[in-house]
Amino acid sequence: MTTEIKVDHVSLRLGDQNALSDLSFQLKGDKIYGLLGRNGAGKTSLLSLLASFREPTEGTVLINGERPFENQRVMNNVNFIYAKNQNDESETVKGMLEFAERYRPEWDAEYASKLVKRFKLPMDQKVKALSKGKQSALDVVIGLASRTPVTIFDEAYLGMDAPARSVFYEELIKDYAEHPRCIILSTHLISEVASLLEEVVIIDQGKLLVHEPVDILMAHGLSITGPAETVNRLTSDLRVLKQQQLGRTKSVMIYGQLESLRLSELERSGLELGPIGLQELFIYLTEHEGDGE
Ligand SMILES: Nc1ncnc2c1ncn2[C@@H]1O[C@H](COP(=O)(O)OP(=O)(O)OP(=O)(O)O)[C@@H](O)[C@H]1O
Repeated sequence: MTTEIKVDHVSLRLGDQNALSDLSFQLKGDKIYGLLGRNGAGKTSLLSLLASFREPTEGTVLINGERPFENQRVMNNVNFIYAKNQNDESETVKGMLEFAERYRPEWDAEYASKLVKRFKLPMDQKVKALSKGKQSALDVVIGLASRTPVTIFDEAYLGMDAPARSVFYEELIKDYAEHPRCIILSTHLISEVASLLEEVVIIDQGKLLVHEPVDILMAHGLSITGPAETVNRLTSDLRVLKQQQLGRTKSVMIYGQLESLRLSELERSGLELGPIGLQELFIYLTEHEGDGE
């Protein structure tokens, strides 16, 4: 069964903060989703609702039609991998893998051993004695080998160095192709994961900002460079995310759906058009007045 996640008018109050405010979107089908947002945007708060850790203050979260909170059936199908303090974890790597095997029905022991070798994890070492990067790698091994229908990685691979993260991305895409499931990656390393993502949800200050397939989102971003007067004349009615001027040359980043006629007009006018990377788009879309002051 493919997964359907429905977040319907969800708000979450934590202490005196509105961590999430009237958030609504649906994730339909087994895909690799990216959940993006600035620090404090509400990503972990949202994921904690999907993972049954909390209940929304208002609204409903449904995973395949069921509310996750205190629901064992849903909890068995959701694996929330997040960076946690494991300094007191006296279990060994082997023990942690055996534990995961007992509780995850889709566990693939052979795949887990292969991953343990790829990440060079010492099986008999206590988790608390592992480096931060190796602790993260162990989390990633458990997340991948569990093959849980909904697998959430919330910055779980943050402690891993660049070569280890690259092994993670490689394994994730390969294993997902062979065993499609709903994978949610919440990360600040946007450039690194951009090519893995099929759909992106961006939240900003607890509210939904964007929910689009990556190709559509990217097609909406365009950089336009040329003589300042021409750029000004032809972009005055467009949503400009960012502009820069050097002498008489101006460069603007715009966001929106442009008709092909409009695009050819821009090209005919001698302006240089180019794509905007996902990370840049994210930065401009989530920029607020006063940022960087
Ligand atoms: N236990 C808590 N009590 C009170 N407020 C909280 C609690 N946990 C989170 N918050 C607040 O809720 C908001 C959302 O936090 P959250 O951790 O979900 O953001 P995030 O997008 O995951 O951020 P980051 O990228 O920095 O990890 C923030 O304003 C945060 O201060």
